[in-house]
Amino acid sequence: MDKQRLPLPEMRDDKHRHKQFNGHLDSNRFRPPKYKTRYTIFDNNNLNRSQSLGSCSAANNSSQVAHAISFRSGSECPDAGILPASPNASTSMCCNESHFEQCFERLAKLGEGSFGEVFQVRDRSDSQMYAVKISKQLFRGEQYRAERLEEVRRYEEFSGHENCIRFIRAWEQYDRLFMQMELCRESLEQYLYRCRQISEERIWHILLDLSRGLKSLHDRNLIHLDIKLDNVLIDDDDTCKLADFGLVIDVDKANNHQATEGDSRYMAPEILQGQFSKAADIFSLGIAMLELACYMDLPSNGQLWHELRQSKLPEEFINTISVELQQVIRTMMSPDPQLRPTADQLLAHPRLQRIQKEEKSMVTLKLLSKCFRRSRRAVWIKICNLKTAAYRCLFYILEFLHLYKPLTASQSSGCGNNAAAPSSPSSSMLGVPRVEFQLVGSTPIGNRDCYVSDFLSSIDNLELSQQGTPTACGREKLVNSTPLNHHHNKSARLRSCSARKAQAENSNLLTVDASNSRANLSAPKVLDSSSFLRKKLFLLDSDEE
Ligand SMILES: Nc1ncnc2c1ncn2[C@@H]1O[C@H](COP(=O)(O)OP(=O)(O)OP(=O)(O)O)[C@@H](O)[C@H]1O
Ligand SMILES: [Mg+2]
Repeated sequence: MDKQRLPLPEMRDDKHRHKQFNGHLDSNRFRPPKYKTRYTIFDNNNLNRSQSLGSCSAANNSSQVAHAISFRSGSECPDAGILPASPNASTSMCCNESHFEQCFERLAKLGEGSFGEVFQVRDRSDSQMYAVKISKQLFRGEQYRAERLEEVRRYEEFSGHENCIRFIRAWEQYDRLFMQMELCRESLEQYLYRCRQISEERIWHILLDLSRGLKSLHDRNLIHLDIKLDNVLIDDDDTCKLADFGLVIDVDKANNHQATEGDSRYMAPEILQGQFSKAADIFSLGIAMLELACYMDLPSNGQLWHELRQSKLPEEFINTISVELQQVIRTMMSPDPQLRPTADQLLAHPRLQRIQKEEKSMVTLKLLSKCFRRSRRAVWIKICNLKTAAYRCLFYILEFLHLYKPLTASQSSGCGNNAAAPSSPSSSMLGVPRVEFQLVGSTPIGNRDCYVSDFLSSIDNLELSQQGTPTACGREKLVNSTPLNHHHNKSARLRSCSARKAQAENSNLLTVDASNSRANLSAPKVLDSSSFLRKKLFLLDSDEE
């Protein structure tokens, strides 16, 4: 879909804080494109229809249908113009639920401004929490509707910036605009009322966040015109984000009569003369910082209002903050817009530069520690492999010296096979005890301690024996002895288990009682493997990364 630009708002009939400037009606206004939805909603019982009396589109059936609103091109975002089907769409259609009610569970009201009410909601499809702003006034005409929809364009434009609110989607239904966005913890105003005293360090961080957000707007030649504590939101990471793009205008295209002033408490003095520039946003940010740093109640008119715009800042307030911060606020609030710093100049302030450097070094530190953890893990794995290789070598040497014989498949298949005594060459070496077990597996890779048993296919594989031990017949007497590859033999397992328990108190290392072996050839030899089994070989790094 082609990106279509709406004309800038000219007229505003909000009675509270927003005034209209030399309103001209543009006859060439066009409706923003409407998009297909996957389903139709027939009526709305939940929104106050009485307000729609006299509305331009009250009789318009298309307003009953939820339409996705997006100014993104199809290539940019293919499903921008499609509303997702709600999880219970089929049942909800017959219940006449609005798209909002079908898709979201309304949990709480987060706030209210001149244009909309904002609710905390849970998305029924993914159970995630979001904020949904619902316009208060019904669309009274094409122009009013176009003005409201312009906010969607701005949200879409700035959604990617980390200091601007993340926008999800918007739709219209029953002559109202619905905007789904990320849920923030609170507004900066709520934060100020909650904390009262905000540390200066935190104020500098907030100034940095907002200067970054403002820079992203000003770099596009857009001005916010409604910078105030209530329009700054704080997310769970304590990052401040610019919100409420309802009054944003394009400096290049807007004439003075097309702009609308924001909250008078934060308004730059030149706005009264109809001068709208980026410097007006800097003034608003400056006075917001004054309010934040000094916990000062800003006047919306009167003598103090004028004094604040003539560089006369009340001493009892301004003296409570450092000279460095005072200077920044004073320059931002200069009566002459030319003397105010730009967003870039603010970001170049030594204090903000220092914070940015600290942030960068923190990021580098995080990256380095991540790299370190990864390489440490790689080294551990290498060591594991080396240990495996070392054990293999050891067993090869033992085998070479006829001290160890690996089990063959037939030997390991069950105890019945063991009844037939193996006729290995070592059987001729009387008196030399042999350790028999199957060495299976290599480096265990997992986030846990590694034991010798990890190198073996099962615990039973480590059961030890002596060459020539009468296995089948002497099994009852054997403790931890020859060959016990009885994976399916429950009784054998139980035995070996109890045997290990019994040996837990015995020696610590793998020992073969060689001295006794000659004398007790017929008797079962006990080879303590318990401690060997339990001996921790190495500890793998538990870090997942
Ligand atoms: N995403 C959000 N997460 C949490 N709270 C929010 C969110 N969006 C808005 N709010 C709360 O709702 C209030 C009103 O929202 P918003 O400023 O967008 O409405 P508005 O009608 O455009 O206001 P204004 O009068 O400033 O034009 C905010 O001040 C804030 O407290
Ligand atoms: Mg607001």
